[in-house]
Amino acid sequence: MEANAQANRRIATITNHLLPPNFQEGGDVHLKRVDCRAKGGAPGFKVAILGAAGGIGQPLALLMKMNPLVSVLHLYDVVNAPGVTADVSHMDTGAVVRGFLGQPQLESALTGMDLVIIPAGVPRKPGMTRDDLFKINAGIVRTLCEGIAKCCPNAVVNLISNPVNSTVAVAAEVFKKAGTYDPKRLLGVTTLDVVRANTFVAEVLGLDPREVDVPVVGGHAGVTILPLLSQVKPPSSFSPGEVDYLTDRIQNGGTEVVEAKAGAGSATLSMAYAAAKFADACLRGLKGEAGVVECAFVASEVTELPFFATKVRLGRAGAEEVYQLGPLNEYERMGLEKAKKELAESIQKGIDFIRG
Ligand SMILES: NC(=O)c1ccc[n+]([C@@H]2O[C@H](COP(=O)([O-])OP(=O)(O)OC[C@H]3O[C@@H](n4cnc5c(N)ncnc54)[C@H](O)[C@@H]3O)[C@@H](O)[C@H]2O)c1
Ligand SMILES: O=C(O)C[C@H](O)C(=O)O
Repeated sequence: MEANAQANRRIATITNHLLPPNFQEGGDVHLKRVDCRAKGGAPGFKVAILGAAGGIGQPLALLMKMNPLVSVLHLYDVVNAPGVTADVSHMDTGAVVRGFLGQPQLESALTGMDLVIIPAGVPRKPGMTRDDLFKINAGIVRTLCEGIAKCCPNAVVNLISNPVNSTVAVAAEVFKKAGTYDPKRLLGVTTLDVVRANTFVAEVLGLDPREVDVPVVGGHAGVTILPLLSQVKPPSSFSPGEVDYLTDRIQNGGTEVVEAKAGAGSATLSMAYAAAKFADACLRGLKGEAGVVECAFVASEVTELPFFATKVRLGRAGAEEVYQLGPLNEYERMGLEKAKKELAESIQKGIDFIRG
């Protein structure tokens, strides 16, 4: 009887590092403090994921827990952060995982972070554009970036929340207002466009996608996603039909997933993969590795627009070098003009959201 009663109380033990600062013992699920011997401070970077309980956040948390460059992983969300944290923390990899739930714990989640990855926000449903998410997600990004400006102003920020073409401008304006803006440290994540482009081009060429490198420039929505097929590595030529097919599929890859998921959200698994790949590149750059180059949507002088996605070299200071577009063919020049027109409006919308 006593044994059953005890089982029913579901005693769980939990180590101090997993507990929120306001933890109290007791309740239905009886969590018990266990003091563990301190770990010998593994070298590595401190990374926070904001929106860690979401469709992207959960697999991204798993992948970052597997990254040997990460010593501390903070998982923040407004729901379900403790469950995701308990789950991921059982993986026998090096990073120490801590969970943070809700706005009152945002500052603790951010303090001391080297890299902050933001997949917080609502995803699309069929029939919506990314811009339809602006109203909700711009406000979320503003709040989170105010926290970053206060608690870890030197962190590199990887911004995933859509519409990226506008939310990066929102984040930049928040940081400017706080006096902490460093354009090298704010990066809109466009890696999924490159991942898709590599996959679809490899299919057409009959190659392994790992051997293919397609630069994708511009932004992250529809016609602003501009694959530069003339610069594919290994050097390849495409028929006009192949160029049309590949450009359309790469530009609409997100919508392809949104429609296939039929109301259950947008790309999460391929995005978590892409975000983990990009975050790893940022960490390798921070560590001082030479020649780390990825596409990202950053402050840029490559065009007349204040932000633009191109290849950037990642280093100790973030996006240390922003590369030029390189030679474009006529098809790409026309695509560039279309992309810039839409991008200019999306960027301005983000700026106006903060400046009013
Ligand atoms: N950049 C890209 O290539 C790319 C790719 C895919 C998705 N996205 C975008 O990423 C975002 C998230 O997508 P998802 O599928 O993970 O959505 P989701 O709804 O599954 O998860 C979002 C998470 O954010 C959390 N959240 C909401 N408000 C928050 C706040 N104020 N602070 C912290 N967390 C908060 C939610 O609780 C939820 O857990 C969407 O805006 C989506 O459009 C971008
Ligand atoms: O398409 C979306 O809404 C999500 C994301 O931007 C994507 O490209 O998959």
